[in-house]
Amino acid sequence: MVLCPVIGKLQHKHVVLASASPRRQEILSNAGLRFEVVPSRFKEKLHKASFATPYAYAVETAKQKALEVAGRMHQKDLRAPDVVIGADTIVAVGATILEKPVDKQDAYRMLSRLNGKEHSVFTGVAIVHCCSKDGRLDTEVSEFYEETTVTFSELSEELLWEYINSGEPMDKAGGYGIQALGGMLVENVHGDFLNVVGFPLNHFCKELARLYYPPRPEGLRRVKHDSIPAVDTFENLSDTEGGGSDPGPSAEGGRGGEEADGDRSQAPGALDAALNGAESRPPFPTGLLELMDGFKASKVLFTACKLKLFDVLKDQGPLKAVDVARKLDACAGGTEQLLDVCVALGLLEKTHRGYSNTAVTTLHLVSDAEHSLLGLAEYNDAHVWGVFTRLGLAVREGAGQARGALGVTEEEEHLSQSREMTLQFMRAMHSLSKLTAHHVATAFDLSRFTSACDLGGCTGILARELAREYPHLQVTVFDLPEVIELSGGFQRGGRQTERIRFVPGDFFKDNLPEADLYVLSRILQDWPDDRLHKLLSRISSGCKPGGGLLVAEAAAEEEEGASRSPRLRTLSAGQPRSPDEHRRLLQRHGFRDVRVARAGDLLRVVLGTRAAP
Ligand SMILES: Cc1cn([C@@H]2O[C@H](COP(=O)(O)OP(=O)(O)OP(=O)(O)O)[C@@H](O)[C@H]2O)c(=O)[nH]c1=O
Repeated sequence: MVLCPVIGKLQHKHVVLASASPRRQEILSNAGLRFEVVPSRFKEKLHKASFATPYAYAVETAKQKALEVAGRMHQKDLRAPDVVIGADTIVAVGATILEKPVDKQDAYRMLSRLNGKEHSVFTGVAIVHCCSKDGRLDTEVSEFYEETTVTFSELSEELLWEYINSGEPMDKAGGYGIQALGGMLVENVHGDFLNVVGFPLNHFCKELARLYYPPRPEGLRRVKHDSIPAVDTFENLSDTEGGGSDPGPSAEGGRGGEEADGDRSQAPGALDAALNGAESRPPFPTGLLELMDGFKASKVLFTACKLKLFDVLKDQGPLKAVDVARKLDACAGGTEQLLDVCVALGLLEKTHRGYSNTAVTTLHLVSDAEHSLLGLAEYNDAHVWGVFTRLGLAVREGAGQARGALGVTEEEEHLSQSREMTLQFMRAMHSLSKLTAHHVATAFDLSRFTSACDLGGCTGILARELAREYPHLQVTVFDLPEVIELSGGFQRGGRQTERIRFVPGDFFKDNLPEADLYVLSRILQDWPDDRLHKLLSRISSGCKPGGGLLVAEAAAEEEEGASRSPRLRTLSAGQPRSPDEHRRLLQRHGFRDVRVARAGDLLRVVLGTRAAP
């Protein structure tokens, strides 16, 4: 019996579990999944400090494990499996990540840290859909994580050593196995138990449901009450409900169908209900109403950022509304309203002690946070907001040379040359690149290259990540003189900096610095076709045979899960390209062996090798 119908969707696919963990194998086969086991050879060696959170590390490791197996199987017989599943379980005590102990002393150190306290267990999971076409491997990665909190009892030294000497801790994250003897150490578990054991089965089924069952239009959503109602997202998943044939994985988020209308056309009282007019009542348009208010939510966020509200609360919170108003030098009533709206938007928490930042706000909306997105908020508020106010006019009248509906006006062109505007743009790019650079730098193994040139590399965030990942790589950041001049203010030193140099120039006019690998990250989409081909042909002529071109661009929406931002961006830039369009683009400019991979949630990365002319 297959309880989760979506597991049945994988029945006729070649599924590979890229894991040696016997626990994962057991959990998945108990769930009725048929799969081959090919343990991954990916070494768990990612640089932990470069991840903003422990779970980001687990997710990336899971992804690399699965991609390694997909790549190896494809290389071996030029056929990849349909789906490869990778997972990584870690134990986190605050920001410290514990993996499997290397010896007994290490196990002792780990268990002592967990003793009498609460910790989190994260499992990152990657589901890689593979496709081999003309000898090339294409992959689409969906990834997620699950957190469970576990509390250990106060344990004596003697008991810890007895447990260690049982041998159980050695192949387990954090040095314990909750499913066996280790269960005796545990006082409390909050969350999915199987997630601690090594695989979050429930979340996995929901993720498959999201991938394989795209939401149907609002009006068509109905719940079949004879399907399995135990888990919310599973409710509308029977095959007949899905409309017959296998829709295949969909990147659209899909939680639809759970509301209370029911399938009245099949229910005994259907005719009565129809006569009463209940059937003609449309479903409540919650999503649409939220969309209508979307601009207000953005403006609240921008305003709070501009007022430095999150900085004040970070340093001095929790604070009452009057105290926040005093610190911001603002009106008490207005401040309280803003604070309450921020609470409703999930940006703040409110307790009897006052208002404080939420975890995501602390990570991303505080000025000095490593992964602060304040620069992006500032740029969107100061520039993009204004551009979008004339969308109607731009659609009616066209936008000159621009590829998107919203071209740049002369006034904006002029303004964009101002120092303040350049700085604002750089701050936005800087904060966005911090989120994406690691994914771009590690989407492919670039260790064969000894020099790289990041064209339009702005403040050098990607350059720094490349230098950190590849200890033998020299990296040049090439950008306009005014950008290079201002980039100094963004540098923070660090061991890699001596391998990075900044060179001013215009990639449409000046000689490109020599390099084995050229990098274009989020550049191509901003240019109309003629400019783009000019740039690519300049790179192609500068690139020696065997050299590489790495392009990172926004992935098209249909590959994008729930994110709408690339599609919205088409209004001010151009359409995101498909993997095939990217491949053809690079081939047209003399690059061969073009490979495509996803780099995190936002970007797709393409790597081509310059063929001999
Ligand atoms: C906390 C806890 C962990 N584990 C096991 O810890 C390993 C984690 O290591 P991993 O690196 O994620 O996996 P692996 O075993 O090295 O396999 P692989 O996927 O090939 O890397 C996995 O085994 C899990 O079950 C338990 O069995 N019980 C528990 O309570």
